Amino acid sequence: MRIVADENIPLIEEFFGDHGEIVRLPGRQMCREQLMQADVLLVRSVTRVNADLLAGTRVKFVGTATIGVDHVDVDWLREQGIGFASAPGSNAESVVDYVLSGLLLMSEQDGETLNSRTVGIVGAGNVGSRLQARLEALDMPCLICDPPRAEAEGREDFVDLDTLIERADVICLHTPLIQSGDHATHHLLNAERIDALRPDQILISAGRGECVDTSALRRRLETRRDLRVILDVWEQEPDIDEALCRLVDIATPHVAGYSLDGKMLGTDMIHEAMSRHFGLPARKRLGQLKPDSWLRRITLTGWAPPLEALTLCARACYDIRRDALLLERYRRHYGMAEGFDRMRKEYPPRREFSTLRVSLKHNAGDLRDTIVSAGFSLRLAGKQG
Ligand SMILES: NC(=O)c1ccc[n+]([C@@H]2O[C@H](COP(=O)([O-])OP(=O)(O)OC[C@H]3O[C@@H](n4cnc5c(N)ncnc54)[C@H](O)[C@@H]3O)[C@@H](O)[C@H]2O)c1
Ligand SMILES: O=C(O)[C@H](O)[C@H](O)COP(=O)(O)O
Repeated sequence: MRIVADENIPLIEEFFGDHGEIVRLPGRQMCREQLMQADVLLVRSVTRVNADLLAGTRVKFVGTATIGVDHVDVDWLREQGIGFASAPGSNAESVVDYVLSGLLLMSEQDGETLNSRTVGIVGAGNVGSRLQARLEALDMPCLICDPPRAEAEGREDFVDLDTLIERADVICLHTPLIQSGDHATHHLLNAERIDALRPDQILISAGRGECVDTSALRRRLETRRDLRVILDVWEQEPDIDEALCRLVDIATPHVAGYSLDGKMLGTDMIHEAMSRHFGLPARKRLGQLKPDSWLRRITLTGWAPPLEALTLCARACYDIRRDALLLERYRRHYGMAEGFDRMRKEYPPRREFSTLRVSLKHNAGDLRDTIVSAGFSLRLAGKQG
């Protein structure tokens, strides 16, 4: 079996090496000629998988080690009888860590507590629902906008987007890119809605860049720099709008889901799906292959204000400012487009909050509750947490 894989998928040899020959290629440059002898194609979001890429090849299974599937013509694959699997939820926790890191930064800059802000979540799927759970556990009130779910589940507690924009202090976008239909998300945040954003509102976009009208957001920030914006996803990646990149508070190159844990789980999930598709035994276990985190425990020897303790532990695990500074360095060195892709390819190891065990000497209820609510593992003095 010949397996062609995006070079940015981790643990490819470990999971797929027993099944055949592996050819690793840069995802954005993959072309049909490279796939003529391939049986399996494993991609990430930067490879457009459609008839142009696969017609005439003998590819029988496609896996995308990502949550989003807007880069795949799923209907065409089905019509051709080609197996397909994505990795739903694989890096959802990683995105939640990213958003929480951003919210902690904004709270520190404003001298505000976390729960002084209402967070509006647009798209309450694997990412958005986990984000809601974690934020509500931290006593942050959430508004949810997810019309497909509202209709399917009869959710009276969900709100429409314009109500959310009116009432929320923070707007988090976690919708997939849907080009058409009743709930299309292309430019969901259009010029009208961007102009309706209130001064001091915070916009965090970590779904797909095309869900936000780039030109309208750039114009808003050029004329009224009164919004706080954290952008992880952009239109026309990797050749993103540099003017907008300079105008936002935090600019990162589509790495909210780039924890090692999330990426490795994605590989595990598509390996499981490919094995099932071909009736092969899936003997590999991620637990055996996942490296230990180099920061496995923090011990708080005394009581600390919960928000301070949370910020310290979060930053030890992942500081969103690191990625913003890195992107600027890569941009200066390689230019925007190449710098964007190189940083993603060379992304420094980042582990999810759940891999960090926080030891507490004092079983202070509020501190303990905050640490657990934020997603860290807990160990109480003298007990296994
Ligand atoms: N920045 C990153 O690194 C990163 C990481 C993971 C996922 N993503 C993106 O985030 C998206 C969401 O991830 P997920 O795992 O939650 O996907 P999901 O499919 O589990 O959830 C998406 C949710 O959006 C809802 N939705 C669809 N149309 C909507 C609309 N018009 N308005 C509001 N909600 C709408 C759906 O009903 C669903 O509940 C993915 O499709 C992917 O594109 C980005
Ligand atoms: O859809 C996803 O899983 C995320 O957007 C993920 O971060 C995509 O990463 P990429 O495939 O572009 O490396």
